[in-house]
Amino acid sequence: MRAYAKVAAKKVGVASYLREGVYAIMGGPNYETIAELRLLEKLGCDAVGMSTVHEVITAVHCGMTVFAFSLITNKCIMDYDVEDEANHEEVIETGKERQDVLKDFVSQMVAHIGGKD
Ligand SMILES: O=P(O)(O)O[C@H]1O[C@H](CO)[C@@H](O)[C@H]1O
Ligand code: HPA
Repeated sequence: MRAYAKVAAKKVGVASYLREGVYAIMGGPNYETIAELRLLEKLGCDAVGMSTVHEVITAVHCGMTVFAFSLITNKCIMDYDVEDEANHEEVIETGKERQDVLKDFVSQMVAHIGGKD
């Protein structure tokens, strides 16, 4: 499915944004502190979220085959001198901006899984 995701991304015009990497989970509900982000970077993490890992663990426990992907909605601010910080509004806004292309991407993946492409 990871290989097909690259094909699907090309079909919906987002191949240039597609990245594979290490996804870390933090408990939330707050966004990470700068110290936490710096630690995650040192550990080799590329992205961080709060829910996907729990969902994948539960799905695998239930015997499901899982393909997980994330829309990266915000940059992690890792500099104490920068005033900016991750915020929920930015995450929602990016999600809205990308919802149509995400729908197309998921449709491509579902069609592939269902053998209809
Ligand atoms: O980034 P993922 O793992 O989807 O999860 C997180 O995204 C939201 C934070 O903006 C939280 O509600 C949490 O579900
Ligand atoms: N950290 C954790 N979870 C998230 C973030 C973030 O910066 N953005 C969206 N979900």
